[in-house]
Amino acid sequence: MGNVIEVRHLVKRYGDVEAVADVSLALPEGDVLCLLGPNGAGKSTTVRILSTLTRASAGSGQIAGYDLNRQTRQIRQSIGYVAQEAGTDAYLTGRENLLVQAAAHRIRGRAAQDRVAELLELVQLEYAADRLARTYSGGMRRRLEIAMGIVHRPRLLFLDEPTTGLDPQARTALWSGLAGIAAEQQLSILLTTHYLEEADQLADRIVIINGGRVVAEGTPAELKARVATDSDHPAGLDEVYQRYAGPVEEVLAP
Ligand SMILES: Nc1ncnc2c1ncn2[C@@H]1O[C@H](COP(=O)(O)OP(=O)(O)OP(=O)(O)O)[C@@H](O)[C@H]1O
Repeated sequence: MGNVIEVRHLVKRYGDVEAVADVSLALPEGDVLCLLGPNGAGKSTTVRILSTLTRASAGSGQIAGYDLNRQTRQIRQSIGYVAQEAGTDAYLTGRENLLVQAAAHRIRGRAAQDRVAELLELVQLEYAADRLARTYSGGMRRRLEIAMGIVHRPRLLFLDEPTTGLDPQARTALWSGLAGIAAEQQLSILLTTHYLEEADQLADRIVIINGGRVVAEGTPAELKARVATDSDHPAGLDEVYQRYAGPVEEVLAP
């Protein structure tokens, strides 16, 4: 299996601001990669470049086997993207939201009905499928947004801070849900988060970004072993974060 993301030396400048200074990363097919880093580190900008929402000022690579700089249309068909402020229509039901999304991907009729039913089951919203989205809790809305992001069966899903704003219980439920969705749909996932516990639970690989640069990269176990001072006592992810990205107070406590 190859890498579903492989990018080198990405840079993004906005005038004098270098939002991304040097980011290289790889995501093996089927894995979950967590991007960690303080506010303003360049996480969202990196995700926006990888998902073709914005063009890199420099750098190159492949997403789902397509050239990042030249094959944006093919990349868009192969990925899903759930933004921080993703949009569900509050005045449509969960099912209707999904059907609208299916139509946007030219999935119609029976195929759309079937796919939507499958997704409602996958994100455990069957019981609320025909209620208006405005009656959903934060966690339910997040699950609906994730389902909307994968209507077209992408190989790769980007999630920008999927659990920000959720209460701890809803957050934990979403973590186990996401792991199941990734396995069942054969999805690779790249997500940004401020929660170290989220990265610890979900990530096969962690990339820490600070000041627009990758400052540490590895599996959670590798990173913990790297900062451990005593080989009998592996470090926690908070110590890893502190070493590479600064005070943990900047990331949200679980
Ligand atoms: N469109 C833009 N124009 C100018 N500067 C921008 C723009 N987008 C991002 N930046 C700047 O680039 C830097 C990186 O921003 P980015 O949103 O990628 O960080 P982040 O790591 O996602 O932060 P957060 O955790 O707060 O979401 C910040 O200094 C930000 O102000």
